[in-house]
Amino acid sequence: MALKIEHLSGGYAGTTVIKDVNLTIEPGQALGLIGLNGAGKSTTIKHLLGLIRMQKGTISLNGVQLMQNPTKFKQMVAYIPETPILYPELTLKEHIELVMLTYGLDKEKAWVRAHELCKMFRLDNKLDWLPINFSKGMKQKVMIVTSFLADSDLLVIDEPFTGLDPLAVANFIDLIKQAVSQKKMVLMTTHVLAQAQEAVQKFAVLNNGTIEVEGSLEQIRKHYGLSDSDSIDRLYQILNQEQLHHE
Ligand SMILES: Nc1ncnc2c1ncn2[C@@H]1O[C@H](COP(=O)(O)OP(=O)(O)OP(=O)(O)O)[C@@H](O)[C@H]1O
Repeated sequence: MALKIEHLSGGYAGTTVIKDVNLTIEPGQALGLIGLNGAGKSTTIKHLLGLIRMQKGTISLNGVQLMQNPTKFKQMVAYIPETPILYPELTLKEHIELVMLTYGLDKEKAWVRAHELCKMFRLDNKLDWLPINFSKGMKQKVMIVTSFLADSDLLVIDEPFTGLDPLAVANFIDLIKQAVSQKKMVLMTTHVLAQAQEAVQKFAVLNNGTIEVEGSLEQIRKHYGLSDSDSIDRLYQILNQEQLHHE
C-alpha cells in the first residue's frame, strides 16, 4: 500500500521535462514537492493523473499500475488543481452529487460529510449557487470540499494556498492533517513552505526535472547549507543560482 513513482521520465511531445524521478508516499504520509517555476512539478502531477504519456518508468498506487489499469488507479485519486475546474451549468449541490456518483459514495453518509465540509468553508448556504456566482477563493473551496468528500486514498494538490483567506488555509491544513491521520496519502506542490510544513512531513526538491534532495525541511536546509537564521525561502535563491550556473 503506497504510491510509487519509479524512474519516471516524461514531458511533452518531443521534449523530456522530468528525468528519472523516483518518489514513494506511504499511507499516512504527506509529501511536499517543491522547486522553482518550471522545475517540472505540474508535469509530474499531469503524469500522475494520467493526463500526459510517460516516456519511461512506472507509477503504481496500492499495487495498481496507472498504465495497466487507469480506471482503477484514477478511482483512488482525488485532485485539487491550482485553477479550479468547475462545470458552469452545475450548482454546488450538483457538483457534490456528481462526486458521490463518480466515486460510488453512500449518499446519506456522504451528505453528512458534505454539509460538514461546506460549513467549514462557509459554503453551506450556497448549495444552489452556480460557479459564475462564486469568487476565485470560493471556487477553490468548492474544489477542496468535493475532493475531500471523495475520501480517496491519494490526494493530489497543486499549489493549495493560492487565493484562500487565512481562515480557509488553516481549515485546509487541518483537513490534510486529518487525512494523513486516517492513513491517506497526500502529494502537494507548493511555494509556501512555512505553511506547508504544518501538514507535510517530507519534502522533495525538484530541480530541472530531477529530484535533487528528499527529506524533512531541516534536512533540506542542511543540504543547501542554510543556517537556522536563514529564511527557508532562501532555498529559492540557491536553486536559482544553481540553475543559472547550469545554463
Ligand atoms: N503543455 C506544455 N507543452 C510544452 N511544454 C510545457 C507544457 N507545460 C509545461 N511545459 C514546460 O515544462 C517545464 C516544466 O513546467 P511545469 O509546469 O511542470 O513547472 P512547475 O514546476 O509546475 O512550475 P510552476 O511553479 O510555475 O507551476 C517548463 O519548461 C515548461 O515550459
